[in-house]
Amino acid sequence: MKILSAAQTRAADAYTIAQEPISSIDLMERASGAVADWLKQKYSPEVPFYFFCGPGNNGGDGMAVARLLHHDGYDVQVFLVETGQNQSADFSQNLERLPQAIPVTNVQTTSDLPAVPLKAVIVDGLFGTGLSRPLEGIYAEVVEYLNQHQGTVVSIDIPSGLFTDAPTPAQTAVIKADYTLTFEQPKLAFLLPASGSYAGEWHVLPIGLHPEFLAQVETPHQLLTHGLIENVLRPRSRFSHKGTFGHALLVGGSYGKMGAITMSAHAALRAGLGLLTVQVPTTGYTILQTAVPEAMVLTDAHEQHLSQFPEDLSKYQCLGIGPGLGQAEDSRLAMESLFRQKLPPLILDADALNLLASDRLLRQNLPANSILTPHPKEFERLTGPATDDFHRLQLLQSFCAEHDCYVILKGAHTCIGTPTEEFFFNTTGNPGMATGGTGDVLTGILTALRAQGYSPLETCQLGVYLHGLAGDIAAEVEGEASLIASDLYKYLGAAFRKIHLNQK
Ligand SMILES: NC(=O)C1=CN([C@@H]2O[C@H](COP(=O)(O)OP(=O)(O)OC[C@H]3O[C@@H](n4cnc5c(N)ncnc54)[C@H](OP(=O)(O)O)[C@@H]3O)[C@@H](O)[C@H]2O)[C@@H](O)CC1
Ligand SMILES: [K+]
Repeated sequence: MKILSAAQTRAADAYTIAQEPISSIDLMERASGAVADWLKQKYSPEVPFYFFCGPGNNGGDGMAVARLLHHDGYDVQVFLVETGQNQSADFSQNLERLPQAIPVTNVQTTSDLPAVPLKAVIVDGLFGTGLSRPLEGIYAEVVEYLNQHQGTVVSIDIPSGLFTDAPTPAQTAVIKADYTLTFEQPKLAFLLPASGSYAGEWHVLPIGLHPEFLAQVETPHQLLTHGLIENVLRPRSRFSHKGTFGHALLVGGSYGKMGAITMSAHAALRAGLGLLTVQVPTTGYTILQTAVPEAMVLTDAHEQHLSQFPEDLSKYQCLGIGPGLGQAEDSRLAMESLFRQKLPPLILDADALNLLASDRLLRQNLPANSILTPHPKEFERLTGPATDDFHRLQLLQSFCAEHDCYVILKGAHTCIGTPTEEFFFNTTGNPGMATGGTGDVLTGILTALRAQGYSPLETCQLGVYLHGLAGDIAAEVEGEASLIASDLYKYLGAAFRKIHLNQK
């Protein structure tokens, strides 16, 4: 699913109005109807609604929703926060359409604001995608007042004060919504760490924007949806054998960190790999052979950390390096000589990334099409600090372009950066996955998928989606707090099945 900028959203709106054709006020009615339907499904008429409306079309939506709920017997009140200056045409028309029975208050100062009962739902229709500068004066005061409400706050389209596709300056007033009901496409701000929490739980409500426009519009930002993933995952042929599904080599583990490489190995096998070899320091031999009997084990010359790679790498279809690796000087030198050889596709994680960050020569020699899986701190070590989330996306883009590689930047909405300047944001996963070892599991999954012949982009897309989906299934069974990394490969089969089931 494409993620549009504020300007593209306006263009989609205009295109739909001209080509469907539909009048602007009727399109607003359709959008407002979707919001009203969502609210009616969730709340009974006993719940009072307080609508706060700004001067533009977001305020127009707010009044239209208030009217629709009123007609269905809900107790609604409307508070207009605007100066009477730049009202949009559809705002004015919806103001005229408000039934007399709905109380309307003009808010000029904070003394006009109501005491909102705890059980009431506040609907935020102050500003939407037309926000052009940070909120100040009475608007900022109203937002701060509404943010003190202990009950539920629902934002229409986007929390007021939040910029759709640009950094929202710190310390400015932004609604902290419990729910955001956004039109047609999620907004980029919802997917980024600093701004995402303002939106709360967001839902995309389709409002019938013109499919032709949506098909043609070009955007670097996309959402990884179930539909996209269904087309990536290939069924396993009946006449296949273990050679069909690739032979991968995982390298990592060090004294005290054998668990990391063990979990990667389990995950690789659960991700459909044909054959797995794991290389560990000598101290890990018994651990690996016992914990993962399905894997073959090579031992390093060194007892406690990696100091060399196997000479012949030609039999492997993918090489995953990093889980539990440590940052010994021997390991760095081994990677330097490795990068001078002809290599199978690479997945780099954890300390492999830290070694890469500390060694410019290594970065320069990084083989094309490698997949890197940093969390934000590891990413910062590779690229230098980002001033905000949008700057981080720029750094991601330039790093991927410069090194011709794919970077999976881990987070609540993990973002895949590509050398073609496209970004894919993941939609699966949950806070239960913020626990040690989940990254090692991802590395195992990616290594297995790449070895099975998926392209680098397909590997990233399928890998992060499956990893998050396994986490979601695990959270349903185990609960978020009790979720541990090994649950992710325990439920990986269920995640595959969920995609396959939907394929039929
Ligand atoms: N796209 C779609 O598909 C559909 C969209 N719909 C709805 O339309 C919404 C977008 O509407 P919109 O463009 O009228 O923008 P909105 O945010 O309501 O207000 C803009 C006004 O506020 C003003 N203003 C801006 N910043 C300000 C500030 N800091 N402080 C004070 N004023 C400020 C600005 O004036 P100016 O920037 O010129 O000063 C302008 O007058 C969208 O979010 C959705 O809810 C649906 O109804 C139908 C389908
Ligand atoms: K809003």
